[in-house]
Amino acid sequence: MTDTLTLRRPDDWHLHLRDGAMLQAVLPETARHFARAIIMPNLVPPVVTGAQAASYRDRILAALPEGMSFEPLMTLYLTEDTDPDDMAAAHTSGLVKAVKLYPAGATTNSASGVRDFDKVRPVLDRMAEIGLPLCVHGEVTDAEIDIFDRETVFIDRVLDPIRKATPGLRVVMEHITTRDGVEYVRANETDLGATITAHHLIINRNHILVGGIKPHYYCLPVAKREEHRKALVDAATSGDERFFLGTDSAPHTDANKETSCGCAGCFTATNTMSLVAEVFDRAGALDKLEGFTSVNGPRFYRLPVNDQTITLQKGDPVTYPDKIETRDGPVTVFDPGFPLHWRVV
Ligand SMILES: NC(=O)N[C@@H](CC(=O)O)C(=O)O
Ligand SMILES: [Zn+2]
Ligand SMILES: [Zn+2]
Repeated sequence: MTDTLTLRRPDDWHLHLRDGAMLQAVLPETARHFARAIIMPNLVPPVVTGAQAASYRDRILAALPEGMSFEPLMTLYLTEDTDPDDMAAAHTSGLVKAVKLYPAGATTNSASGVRDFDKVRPVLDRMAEIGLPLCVHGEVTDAEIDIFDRETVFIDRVLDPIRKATPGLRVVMEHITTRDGVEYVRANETDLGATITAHHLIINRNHILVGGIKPHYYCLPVAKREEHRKALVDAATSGDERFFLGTDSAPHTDANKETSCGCAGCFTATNTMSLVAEVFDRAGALDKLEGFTSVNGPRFYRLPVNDQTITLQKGDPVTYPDKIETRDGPVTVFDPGFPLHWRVV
């Protein structure tokens, strides 16, 4: 039985660090294990311009504790007013690694996102030309579409038409939650990848709703049926290079989660590697873990893999805090509901 695993240091290809007090509190949780992360730009106001991305990057680096190393990979928040030249310049300078598409109203802080996809056509064409990836929150927002169908409908109505109209556009479907998402990625040989979160490998919709409503399992896209969770585990553990880890660790204070209209987001930064290792171990796929956490992502983003390594050891159940404290209030750490045995040493 393997009980020690050495992996290239992992990266997180979808992370929310927020700003201010929250940034200060959550950044070490990620930097402890991860070398780099794609930093989501859904601040209020959002990170739209190259100058805003540069200043956010500076704030992140200023919040990094002494002795920790971490590279934030910055993204721009796509709006109908995004300037293609400013975007291209931010890419050429090496500052920005991706642009994030939020359909307006789809998720936390997405009000400035895109309503009319034709309006962003020149930006998308330019991205295809310069090889700048588009990260997509793939859910339609139409009131008449059931929330559990919003990802699948988005693929047919929005994503596939955009990809057909923009040859060469490199797309990451963020935090996929359905078999349909997995199948769409598998059916496309080039220019398409997907991130999968730790929590969507673990919970299905029952976790949110059975035995009382569990606000800390509520995130967007919302967890689906068990058959979809299984399809995600199958994709993540298959060794297919198009799937990689993006935690979507999305901190909200307990006060903002445990209320009559709670925010969407699971906070997993603290225990991600233990969560994911447990899932891969249960699937008999520990040999595929490094690809998922440390190799497939850099390959898609055309960045070098990390030279450093981390070591995981299997043993007695891992202990981690229930909550982390922030100056804005406590943030609950994702609880998988079962013991985790792999610790990062
Ligand atoms: N995933 C979430 O439920 N929430 C994210 C936004 C997002 O990634 O959609 C957040 O910023 O809180
Ligand atoms: Zn999202
Ligand atoms: Zn997210």
